[in-house]
Amino acid sequence: MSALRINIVLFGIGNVGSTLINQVIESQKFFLEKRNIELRFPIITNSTLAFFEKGGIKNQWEANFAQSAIPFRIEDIIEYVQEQQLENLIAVDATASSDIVKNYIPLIQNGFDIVSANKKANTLHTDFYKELRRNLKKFDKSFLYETNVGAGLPVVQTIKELHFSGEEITKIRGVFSGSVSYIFNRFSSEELPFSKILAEAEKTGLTEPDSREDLSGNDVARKLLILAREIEQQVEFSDITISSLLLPNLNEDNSKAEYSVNKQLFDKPFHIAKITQADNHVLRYVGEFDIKSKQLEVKLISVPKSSALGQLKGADNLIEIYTKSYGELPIVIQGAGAGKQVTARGVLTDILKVAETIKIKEAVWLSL
Ligand SMILES: NC(=O)C1=CN([C@@H]2O[C@H](COP(=O)(O)OP(=O)(O)OC[C@H]3O[C@@H](n4cnc5c(N)ncnc54)[C@H](OP(=O)(O)O)[C@@H]3O)[C@@H](O)[C@H]2O)C=CC1
Ligand SMILES: N[C@@H](CC=O)C(=O)O
Repeated sequence: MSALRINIVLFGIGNVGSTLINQVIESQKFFLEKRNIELRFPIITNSTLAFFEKGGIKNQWEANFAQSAIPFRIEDIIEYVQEQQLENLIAVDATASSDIVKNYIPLIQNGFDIVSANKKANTLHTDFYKELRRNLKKFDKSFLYETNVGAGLPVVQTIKELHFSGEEITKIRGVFSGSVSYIFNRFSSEELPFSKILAEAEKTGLTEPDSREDLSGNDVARKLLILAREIEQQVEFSDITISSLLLPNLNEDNSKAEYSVNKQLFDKPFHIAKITQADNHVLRYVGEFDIKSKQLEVKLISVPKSSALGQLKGADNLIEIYTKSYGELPIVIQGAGAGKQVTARGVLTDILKVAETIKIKEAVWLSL
C-alpha cells in the first residue's frame, strides 16, 4: 500500500518551527517504514514571507527560504494548495501571533486540519472558542494543541481524558512556565543577577518571543484558561487574578527596545525578594485553579527548598491534578515545560495523530 502523504503548511520557522522541520527530515525514513506516512512541507512561512515548494522542502531549506521566499497573504496559500491539488493538509501554527489565529476558520473551511503550539486561539473570548469548534465539527477537521500546556508533556490530554471519563477534577495547580521555572531554579541556587539568567532563558528559546509574556504571568494564565476550558468551565482571560513579575518602570508599556536594554532593573527587587525569604526557602511562580470556587490565580510564592516545588530543576513544570477518585494525593506530571526540542516533538506527535485520523477516514471512504 502506498504511503499516506501529508502536506504541512508551517507558519513560524523560529525555535519550534525550525526544530520541527529538522526533526521531520531526520525521522522521515522512520515514519515511512513504521507508520507508512510521508510528511512534506510544501509551504513554510515567517511573519512576512513564504517559501513554496510543491514537492516539499529539503535539507537546504534555510538557504532556499533566504533566497526565494516571497511576501504572502493567507489567500495565496489557499489558492496554491488548491491549484497544486495538494491533499491531506495540516496547518501548523508555530508562531505566538494573534493575527494568524484569525486564519484558522478559513483554513478549516478550505480543507485543513490544525496543529498549534500557539496558545492564542484557545484563550480568546469564548465566542471565538465556540465558533472555531463549530467549524471543526461542520467540516470534520481536527485541532490538536498538546504543546499549549507543558510543551511536550501530556497535560491537555490527561485533563481531557479524566473529564471524558466523568472524573471530577477539583483543583489544578503547579509550576506551568518552563522559562520562569528555569529562571527561579537557577536564581535560587546560583549567585547570578536575575537579568543574566533571563537573558540566557531567552537565548535558549525557552521564553516567548517577547519574554514579557512570561514575566507578566499572561503565559501561565493562558495555560490555566486552556485547561479550565477543557473541563467545560465558562471562564475568560479577564477572570484570572495575575500577580505580574514585571516592574512599574519596566513592563508592557515600554517599547521592546527599552525593555531589552533595561533588564538589569529586575536585579535589585528580585535580589531583595530572594534574601528576605525564610531560611531554606526558594521563589516559585505558580498557577492555581480551584474549580469549586472558580478561582484562577497566578502568583509568586516562597516555598521550602526541600518541598517538591522547591526541588525543581532546569525548565521543569510540575503540575498537580486533584480529582475526586485520587483524593488528597494528586496526579503529578513533571518534566521540561519549555525548550525547542521537546516542544517540536510534541507538535510532531500531534501531526502524526492527525495523520492517523486521516488514514482511518480514508479507509472508511474506500470501504464504502
Ligand atoms: N519555545 C518553547 O519552549 C515553547 C513554545 N511554545 C509556543 O510555540 C510558539 C513559537 O515559539 P518559538 O518558536 O519559541 O518562537 P520564535 O519567536 O522563535 O518563532 C516565532 C516564529 O513565528 C513567526 N511569525 C510571527 N508572526 C507570524 C505570522 N503572523 N505569520 C507567520 N509567522 C509568524 C516568526 O517570524 P518572524 O521571524 O518574521 O517574526 C518566527 O518565525 C509560541 O506560541 C510559543 O508559546 C509552546 C511551548 C514551548
Ligand atoms: N514560554 C513558555 C513556553 C511554553 O509554553 C514557558 O516558558 O513555559
